[in-house]
Amino acid sequence: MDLVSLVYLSLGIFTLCMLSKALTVVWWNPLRIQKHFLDQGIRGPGYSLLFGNLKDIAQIHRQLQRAPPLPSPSESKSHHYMAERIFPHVPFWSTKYGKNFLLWIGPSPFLVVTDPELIKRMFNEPHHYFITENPPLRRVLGQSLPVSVGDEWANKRRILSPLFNMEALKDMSQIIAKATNKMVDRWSKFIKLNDWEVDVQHEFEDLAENIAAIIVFGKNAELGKQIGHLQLKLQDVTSKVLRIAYVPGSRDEQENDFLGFLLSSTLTQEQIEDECRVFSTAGYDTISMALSWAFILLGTHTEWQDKAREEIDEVLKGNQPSFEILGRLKILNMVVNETLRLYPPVPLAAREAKKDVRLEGLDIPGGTTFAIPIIAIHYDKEVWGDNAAEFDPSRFAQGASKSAKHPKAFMPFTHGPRMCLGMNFALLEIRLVLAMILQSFTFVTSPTYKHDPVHALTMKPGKGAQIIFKKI
Ligand code: HEM
Repeated sequence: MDLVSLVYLSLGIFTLCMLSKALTVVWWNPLRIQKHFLDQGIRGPGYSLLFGNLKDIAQIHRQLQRAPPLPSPSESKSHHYMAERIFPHVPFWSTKYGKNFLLWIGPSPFLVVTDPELIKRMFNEPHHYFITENPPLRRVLGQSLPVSVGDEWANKRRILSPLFNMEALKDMSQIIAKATNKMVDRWSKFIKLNDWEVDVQHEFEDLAENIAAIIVFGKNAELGKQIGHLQLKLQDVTSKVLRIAYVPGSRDEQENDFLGFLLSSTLTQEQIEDECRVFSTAGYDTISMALSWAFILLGTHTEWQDKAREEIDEVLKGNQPSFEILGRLKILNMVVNETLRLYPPVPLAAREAKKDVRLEGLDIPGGTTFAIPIIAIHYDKEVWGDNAAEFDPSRFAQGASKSAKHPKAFMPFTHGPRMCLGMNFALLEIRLVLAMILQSFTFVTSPTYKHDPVHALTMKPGKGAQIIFKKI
């Protein structure tokens, strides 16, 4: 055989190998996995070559865009449309294929799970699961805790956990109260004579951002705040704050902010930058959205606003709420839980099976991603009863674990070793700000408010959260 023929033959073999590899990925593997799940009773919309179910999902979303605008919470007692609004393909396919079903994002299998028992088991098995690779999230969050895996995650989680211990939370409550007081004073000036309408979404974004910047960057809060404003230049700005931190003499010996804590840990400069970014940006967005939804709901269901205020007045007697006393505000806590149930700021969690695992009688092939649509679980009538879609804080009267038929069905922060690290801080800030505003003002949701929840990393009111306030 001459050289040219040999080259052609090698090229032919190479092309055949590549083609068979590609066919395995986009055709043979998906069909094999689909059958594997079908044999175990897990059905789904069926794999289509290359695209999986992406086209079906796009079509379901397009249909949603043609749907009439949502009724405002004051027009309809029920929020039943929420899960359909945020992830329309989930209720569409779960009605057809059952609580857990298989769908395909391109050639990658996604097991959509809404069975709380299966989810509980999965959340408690950190060694078998790791957080899903999420390139857009990684760009924002770098190598930080939420996107770390394995031993690296365990090490960082251990280092970072003391940031939110009891003593730290007490200190933070003072920072939150001081910033909220400033906002209440400013509002009081506007509300002196007349009712005052304001988009609380922007107000709470500002407030939560200020608080996060002070807690993370201490004296350098103003510079730290730029991180939120200059999303695209995140890297540069965070580095700038940190460069200042590393200049000898630029910080007092024992500054009591996150940055001081992180600088004294074993984390590298790059890791510290990433964690600062999570705490100063990702954290405050979730809190401000939870606060916005709480005001929209309490401004509509004013009977619960009155109940919460009565309790606050009885317990606090006009004094400023403290970290210790928040635990005694039972109705306020019920209202916050019910808000996080109906409008979870993070409506979706995910895990990926590192290797083949057996879970609740199911054999799961390694590489399968679990999509956990928190919002769909929070609206499941089988778990929450027939009034699942209604705002009824009394379901939390005996605590979160007794609020539904399954003790772990309430999962705005998820459960298990990988649950939200900032949960106690977030609940502290939401409760404190709500209590302080309820002490000073009454409010109703404005007729100008348009109910349009959207999902953009967090779940937010798409057209603002207009609330009308009156001074008490
Ligand atoms: C209402 C507010 C918040 C909600 C609803 C929320 C929700 C969540 C959820 C659902 C997760 C994913 C958990 C999982 O994959 O199992 C998470 C992770 C995380 N959250 Fe939050 N979060 C909130 C506020 C915050 C705040 C204020 C901070 C920081 C100051 C924070 C820091 C984190 C971190 C570091 C993780 C990753 C934990 C890990 O992977 O070990 N969160 N959060």
